[in-house]
Amino acid sequence: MLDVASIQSFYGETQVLFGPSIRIEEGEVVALLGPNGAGKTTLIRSILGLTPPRTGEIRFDGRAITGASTHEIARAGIGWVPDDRRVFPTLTVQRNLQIAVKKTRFRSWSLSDAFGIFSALEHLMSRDCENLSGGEMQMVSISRALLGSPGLVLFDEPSQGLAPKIVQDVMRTIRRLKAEGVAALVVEQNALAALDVADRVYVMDRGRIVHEGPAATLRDDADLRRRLIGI
Ligand SMILES: Nc1ncnc2c1ncn2[C@@H]1O[C@H](COP(=O)(O)OP(=O)(O)OP(=O)(O)O)[C@@H](O)[C@H]1O
Repeated sequence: MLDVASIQSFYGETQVLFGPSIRIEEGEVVALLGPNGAGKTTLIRSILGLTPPRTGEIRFDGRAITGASTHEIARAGIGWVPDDRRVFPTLTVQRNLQIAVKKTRFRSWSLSDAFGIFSALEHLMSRDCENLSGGEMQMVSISRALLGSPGLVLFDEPSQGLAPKIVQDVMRTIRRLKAEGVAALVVEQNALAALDVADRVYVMDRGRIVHEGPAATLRDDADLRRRLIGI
């Protein structure tokens, strides 16, 4: 479904990605781990066309999207849950969700489908987003990605700033989306939570992929875990 091949990305003249390659199959959940500054967010930004790679190729759903606009990439069926959630604070939940609705070739999501995933959402519809808690805002952010009818959602630090119980809810949601056929790339500092939910994992360091394999293997091998992700 997603095939990132040897991309090199820069901020100005500073190179941040040195040829990472990753693949995500249909309906697969993939964790992307690594220390601060490894380039995980930049990899997400490169896929979304926000920081387009200078070399290498990104293919999604059978076609090259390298160099396409962020708008076209979203239309192709890639959703995004940014680390700062990026909801419009002065708009209501309902309005934030309405403006996110898109049709793609993937399964279409309606508001009532989103209520099926987040039962509390229905009661928040008339609230302004600036009055929501972190967990509620994350619910809106994930629902907004779903209403764009994605085949793949890129989650950037979805557990950041959330209470442990809410983190579990978010991880359960990612698993639920997988059951609905939506693939996910999950960038996380909370490595154990991500390894629990993921099928496969990539570990990045200094702009390169340094490990790739089943998530359960890394989760259950304490030596490997300490060596690769320091926990
Ligand atoms: N807008 C920018 N301009 C210049 N350099 C940047 C910019 N954004 C990130 N960088 C640099 O690129 C490198 C990779 O950053 P990136 O945010 O992709 O890493 P990360 O793995 O997501 O880390 P974190 O978990 O801290 O977000 C870092 O050295 C960072 O300082």
